[in-house]
Amino acid sequence: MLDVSKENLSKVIHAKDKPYFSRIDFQETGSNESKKYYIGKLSLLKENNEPLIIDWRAPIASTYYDGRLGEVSYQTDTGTVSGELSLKRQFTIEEGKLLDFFDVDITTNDEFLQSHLGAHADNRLKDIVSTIQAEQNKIIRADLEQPLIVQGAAGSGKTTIALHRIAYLIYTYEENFVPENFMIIAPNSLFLNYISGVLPELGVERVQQTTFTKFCRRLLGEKYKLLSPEEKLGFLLKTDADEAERVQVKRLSKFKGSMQFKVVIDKYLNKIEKDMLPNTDFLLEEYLIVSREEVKRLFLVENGHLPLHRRLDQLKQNLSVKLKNRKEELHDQLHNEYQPRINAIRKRMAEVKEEFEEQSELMAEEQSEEQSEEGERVLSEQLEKLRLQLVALMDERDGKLASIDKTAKTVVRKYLARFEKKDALHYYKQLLTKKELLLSLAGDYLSEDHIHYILDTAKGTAKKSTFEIEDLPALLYLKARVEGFAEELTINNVVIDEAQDFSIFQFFVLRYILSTTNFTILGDLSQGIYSYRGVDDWQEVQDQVFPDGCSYLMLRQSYRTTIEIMNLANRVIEAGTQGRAVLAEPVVRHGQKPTIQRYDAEDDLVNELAVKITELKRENYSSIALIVKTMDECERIKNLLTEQGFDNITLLTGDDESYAGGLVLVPAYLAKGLEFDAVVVAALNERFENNDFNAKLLYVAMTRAMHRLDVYYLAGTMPLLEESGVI
Ligand SMILES: Nc1ncnc2c1ncn2[C@@H]1O[C@H](COP(=O)(O)OP(=O)(O)OP(=O)(O)O)[C@@H](O)[C@H]1O
Repeated sequence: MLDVSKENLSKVIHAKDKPYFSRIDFQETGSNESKKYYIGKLSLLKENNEPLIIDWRAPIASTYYDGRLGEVSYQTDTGTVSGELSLKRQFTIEEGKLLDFFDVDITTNDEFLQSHLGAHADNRLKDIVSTIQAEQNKIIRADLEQPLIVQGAAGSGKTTIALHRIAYLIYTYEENFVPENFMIIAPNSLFLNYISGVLPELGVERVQQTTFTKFCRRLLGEKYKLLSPEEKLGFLLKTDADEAERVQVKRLSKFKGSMQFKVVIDKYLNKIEKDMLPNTDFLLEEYLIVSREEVKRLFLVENGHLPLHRRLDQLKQNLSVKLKNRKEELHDQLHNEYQPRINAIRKRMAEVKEEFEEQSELMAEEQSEEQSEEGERVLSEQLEKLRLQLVALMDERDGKLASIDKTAKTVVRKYLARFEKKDALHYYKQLLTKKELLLSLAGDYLSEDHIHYILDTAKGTAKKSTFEIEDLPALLYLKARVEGFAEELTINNVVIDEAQDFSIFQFFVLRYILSTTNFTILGDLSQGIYSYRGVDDWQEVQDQVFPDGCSYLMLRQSYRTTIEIMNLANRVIEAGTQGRAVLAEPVVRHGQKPTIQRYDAEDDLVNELAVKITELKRENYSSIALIVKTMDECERIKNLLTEQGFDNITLLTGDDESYAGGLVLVPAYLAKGLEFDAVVVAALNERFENNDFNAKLLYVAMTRAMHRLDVYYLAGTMPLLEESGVI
């Protein structure tokens, strides 16, 4: 209790500077009194237990986010409550001082939202409890009966909402979930750091936050190396990469993330389990304990739900129990077999003695001493012979019993040793390196050409236990089905951000190993720069991963960027995807028009770039990003700018845990999910071709900007903008 009180006290102290952000006046239908409710980040009761401040996650607070003034309703545990909302007032409070307030009228609450969006970005995402919009509120409070997929435009608040949803679920279902059971999966450590402040700010600690590769490392152990996914992306993005190879790489990446590959692994597992079975009965010496048919049934059917290695443990128990019972039977059987013969000898001994005694009595007087001595000698000889027979018989029996006991001690172990027990990694390596095996299992889905490509590349990778991210779903699935995991997985609620980069098999395997459908999946197909491995269509995820039902919601409104920037980005994605992309609708916030500058000489471009950066710094933007296509290009520009006197540019690589704001240089694929006050996109060497892939990449880069966007390119590097008519 003391701990809980301490935690509560520290939360209250933290909230003191800004205890609430809005007030609603609500009169429940049937009541004649309108009540005032102050809404804040945490609830506070008066001494008489009347609420002083209610938590933003409380059921009634939903009317603040959802409802216009007038007739409204909200859901509680026990049903729907309706009533009249007569006031929605928003407060700006800083450090305990009321700075301003707005009353939200019937039409809009944009003014308050505007003042929040206009603020400058630091290097961390923030909470938005006071300005959550109705369409976002719907996602945050979506019920848990079905998994939820959210397709949301760039800047629509997906990441922010994901975090608010976790806070909401923990508050609302506190009896079902503890924070430790939640897991957020995000693309990289930099991103995790970027979002790490929001949950504590919302009063939630201890939620697991990881990336898919880290989660795999935790479950699969250290026995493999992983190639950086950026290396492959880098190859695919390279202007001068071999086109035939590019096609192969894409085709195989897609295949490894598909449910077809899962079917291949299932077939493989069937083969593995059948091959594991020995072709012999389980015997104890010459006695049958369990027939091979029964062993097969135990292994494949009765324990079929367990991972193979656990089935062996279970089979060991099954066989041991059967062995113990059979051993007892055999003991009884041998006793029963020998006992009549033993009894017969014993009886014969007694008879011999009796006969001798009778005769001795009859002839007692007639016999001489010599004769009677002779009689006794014959008797003891006879008895000794019988005793020896008896001992031999008992020894024979005991020998057999001892031999059975001795053999029984090792027979289970020896039998189980006939099952070939290999780990998941071994099996996966075999699959990628053995031609016959791969052909027999995947021949229906892959051409011989593709199979040869896999075998060729596996020589330098899989054979040496080096894999790529596309291999992880299969490895995880094999591990789950072959070995099982060392730790018990207690995660029962999963939030996946930037989910457009996930493959179907990846979603499937998470669902499979965690045995839950409590998934909130958020992504934007227009930002699918890893689309060679990621999903193309959310419907596939609904159909193949959650066939029992899945909710799907869309967010079109974008809050990050100005209208001017969003319009330009929309034209890029529209042109590159031939109009297939769902366009973002910016909230009404104007800013400076983005510029696009073309240069014929590299020197001129770099000089102007330097001027632009200096200007942005002077305008006091706290976060400025220079975004380019590849890591090579980053390094090149860094050198050129260093020559211009910029020696404090931070180059972001995938491994960064954090960055301190200021000026950063980053390849577009790593900037995904982040945001900056000002973005400068530059292209010196790497061309943005006029295709879907490049359009997505440029779209990601452009939509990172909150207030300013400028594009600098060298003649010839922007077919995407020039050929598609964007400029
Ligand atoms: N209701 C809101 N009120 C105030 N700010 C908001 C609101 N919704 C989103 N934002 C702001 O919009 C920006 C974008 O949000 P976020 O990064 O969560 O979007 P996203 O959909 O994940 O973007 P992307 O897919 O481009 O990475 C953030 O600065 C966030 O604070």
